[in-house]
Amino acid sequence: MPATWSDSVEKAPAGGGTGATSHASRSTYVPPHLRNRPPSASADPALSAAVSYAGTLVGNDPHGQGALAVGGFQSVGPRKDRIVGGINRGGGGGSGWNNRNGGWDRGREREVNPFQDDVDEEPEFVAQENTGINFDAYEDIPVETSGKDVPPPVSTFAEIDLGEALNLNIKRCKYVKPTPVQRHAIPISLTGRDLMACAQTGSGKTAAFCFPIISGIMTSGQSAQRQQRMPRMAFPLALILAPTRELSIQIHEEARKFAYQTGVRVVVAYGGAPINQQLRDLERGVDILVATPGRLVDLLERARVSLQMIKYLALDEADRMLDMGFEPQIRRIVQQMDMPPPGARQTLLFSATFPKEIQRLASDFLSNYVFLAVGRVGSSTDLIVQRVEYVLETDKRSHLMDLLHAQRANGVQAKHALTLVFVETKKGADSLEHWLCINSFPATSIHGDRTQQEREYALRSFKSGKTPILVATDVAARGLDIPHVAHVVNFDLPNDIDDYVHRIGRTGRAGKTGLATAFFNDNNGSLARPLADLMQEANQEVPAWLARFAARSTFGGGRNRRGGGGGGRFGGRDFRKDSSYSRGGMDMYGGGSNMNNGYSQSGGYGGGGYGPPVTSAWD
Ligand SMILES: Nc1ncnc2c1ncn2[C@@H]1O[C@H](COP(=O)(O)OP(=O)(O)OP(=O)(O)O)[C@@H](O)[C@H]1O
Repeated sequence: MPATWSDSVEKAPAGGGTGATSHASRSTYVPPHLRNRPPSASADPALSAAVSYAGTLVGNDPHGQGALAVGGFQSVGPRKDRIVGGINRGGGGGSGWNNRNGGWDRGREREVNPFQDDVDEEPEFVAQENTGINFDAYEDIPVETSGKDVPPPVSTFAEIDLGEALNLNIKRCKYVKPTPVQRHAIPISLTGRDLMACAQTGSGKTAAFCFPIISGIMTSGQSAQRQQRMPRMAFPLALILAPTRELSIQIHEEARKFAYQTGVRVVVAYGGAPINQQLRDLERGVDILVATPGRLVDLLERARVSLQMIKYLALDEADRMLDMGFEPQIRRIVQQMDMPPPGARQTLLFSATFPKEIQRLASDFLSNYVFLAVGRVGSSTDLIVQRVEYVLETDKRSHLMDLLHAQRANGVQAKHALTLVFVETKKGADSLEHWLCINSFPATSIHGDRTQQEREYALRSFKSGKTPILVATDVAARGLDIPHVAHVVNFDLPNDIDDYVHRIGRTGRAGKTGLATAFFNDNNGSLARPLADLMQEANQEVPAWLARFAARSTFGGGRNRRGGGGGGRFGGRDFRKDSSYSRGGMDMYGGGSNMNNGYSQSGGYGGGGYGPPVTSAWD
């Protein structure tokens, strides 16, 4: 028996098997993909590149053209990543849709090992190096919980009874300790409570909702092997909804790892991909269905999925799922089909941002829920160095070119320092991608006008470092966990500050640092105030010119869901605490409020003041 969880993580078996017994020779065996690894995550070139670039900027570089190193490109023509003749030969691991088979090898009816650590070849970026995460500052992160009888947090995975098979997978993921959101959210969810959870980008929310669901299904003994009620209709026990196809694919991949050899079957269904393969996967049995709303509605209308057995409903990026674009579809799925009502199912809502009006809307889907905020609602992590530069529309391309040349000059391997460039429109994405390619910067793009196959190929090409620049619309803004993204450039700023928070959150994940550069000009006036506030809160240097813009635009319009200036900063906390909700002094949600971990010393959310800066959990 290992003495501690960390000891046992070190000793976790490389291959599959929940009941794997340790063999004498095992302790000395190093699986192929772990051989020749750099000694620690601090040696990560992406991290040092971002820091070195940021350092240059902090040193008062007026033009913001420091030296983030990404160099080493070869010149390629445009559209290098396009799929010739519609056949995707892969690139950067995996190939097309045929690979996404619910984690089962059809021919031999055996579960495919999602960790890929039982094959004798070196995959690219198979495992992320989680061991380098700095957990030391965890105790300082401000945490607020509210609601009735909130279960206490845990400090270690060992304190929670998730089941042996899941514990083994956590070890194989190299998760040594729970992140703050996991420490709080997992025990709350395990008691069956509904939860609205808000925690910063890259802080481990996926596992926070997946672990209790998988564990709950394992202990209920109701996995997919249960008898089919109707031959061609699937009856999942859990439904996880996500706003984009790529995010649902990613959640499926993560959930498959967590559920490996637990007997819990995870299936994904998303639009733009052939439905027949997805139907076949569903027919083979499904416990957890990960889906995008549009494809799910299609499956429900075809009577190929029934929601009547749903015990768990999780909405990732919940505020996005409930905003105007998705709300009708979500209401249809959750309230107008055969899903059990709140109280009869457990509902888990997660996001890094949660505007109050969306919280209000979300409460329709919840019953006696706990509100959890780890860090301030909608804040960005201070692991991300944020820079804003004033750039006229007409100068944006040359300014981007300057940044990229400066990065290249530093000569760090491109595949370890990826650059993600956000633009406003699909046309703009195509055109910038083309321009970068003809200027010898291998780039690809992801947006809604590309086919799903092209989108997935572009993402793989980017992840593998083959095309180390990805030009994207907001389709890539939320949830995507791409290792080695060192730099996010907001070539066009979004109109909404929450979108900015999610975009820059593609870097600075899981304890690593990152850099975000924004091109600001007069067209972005309405964002000046929330942007300056956000940067100040994250201990970033706010340029004097931006502060002046912010002062001028305090009462300006803009489409900021958080609302304009003054008072209740960022719509920050549990909306149930608003006087309009708990009218007449009645405690409508029947709960107390707990502020843990030094929160009360850190200035608090309310009252319009910022208080002293909050310490990041990831420092
Ligand atoms: N306990 C842990 N220890 C180490 N790494 C972890 C732990 N939990 C999660 N991670 C890693 O942290 C990274 C970020 O996790 P995840 O994608 O779930 O973040 P998130 O909070 O959902 O971010 P976003 O708001 O952008 O969706 C992932 O690579 C994940 O594997």
